[in-house]
Amino acid sequence: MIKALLTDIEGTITRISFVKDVLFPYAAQQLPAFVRGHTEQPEVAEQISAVKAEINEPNADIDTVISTLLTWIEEDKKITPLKQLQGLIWQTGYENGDFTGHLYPDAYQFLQQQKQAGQQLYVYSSGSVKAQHLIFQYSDFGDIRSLFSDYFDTKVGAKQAPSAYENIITQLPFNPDEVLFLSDVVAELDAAKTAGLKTLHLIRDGQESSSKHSYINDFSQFKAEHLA
Ligand SMILES: CSCCC(=O)C(=O)COP(=O)(O)O
Ligand SMILES: [Mg+2]
Repeated sequence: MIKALLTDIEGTITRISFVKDVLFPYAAQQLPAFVRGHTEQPEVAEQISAVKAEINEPNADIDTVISTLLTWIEEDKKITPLKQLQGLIWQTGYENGDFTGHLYPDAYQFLQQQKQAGQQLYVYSSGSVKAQHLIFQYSDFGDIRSLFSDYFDTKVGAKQAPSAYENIITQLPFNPDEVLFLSDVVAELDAAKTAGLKTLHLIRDGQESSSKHSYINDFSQFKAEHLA
């Protein structure tokens, strides 16, 4: 019996184009000045060191760090220092009202209903925990952070690694088979299933027509049997 839902963000409850066409270009545009202007800020300095470690160039200059980060954005790399910096940069965009956090209306309604029905809701995204807080604080439906009990990012591991889901489960008061993981990415669902979680594939916007996991096209198709 499912007692908690663990949801991905992009492609599951948020339109992919919001991330790819709004958030990523904003981060790419702001990143050079942001990194140069905040090298002394501990949170930023930590990520700059992590970039240097990732590329095995401890003495890399700031230009190399910035061009590496911009390449990672272009390639949609889910590398922790990039994701942490993006979260810091998006804060300004949300605060200035440059954009609001997109949520599919069916996803918002579903999350509200499940919360009211007693499910605990958790988030696991490649976006940093800070970026997750922001998308929900400044969502199209207002500040909905109170829906969620906790948030996880790539600090627990990559989303395609079973160990990441095992790490999350150690932090929750549930057995793996009491948690339903929602995602649009098969490799993530496979990893969660290997770790013992139940899975549900979101196949939105006509992307595919079948799945080896249980699947729905949007949350209006969610049924009680998915919680069994
Ligand atoms: C938290 S909104 C930004 C999402 C993001 O940066 C990203 O890479 C999306 O990854 P997800 O794991 O939510 O598909
Ligand atoms: Mg996704």
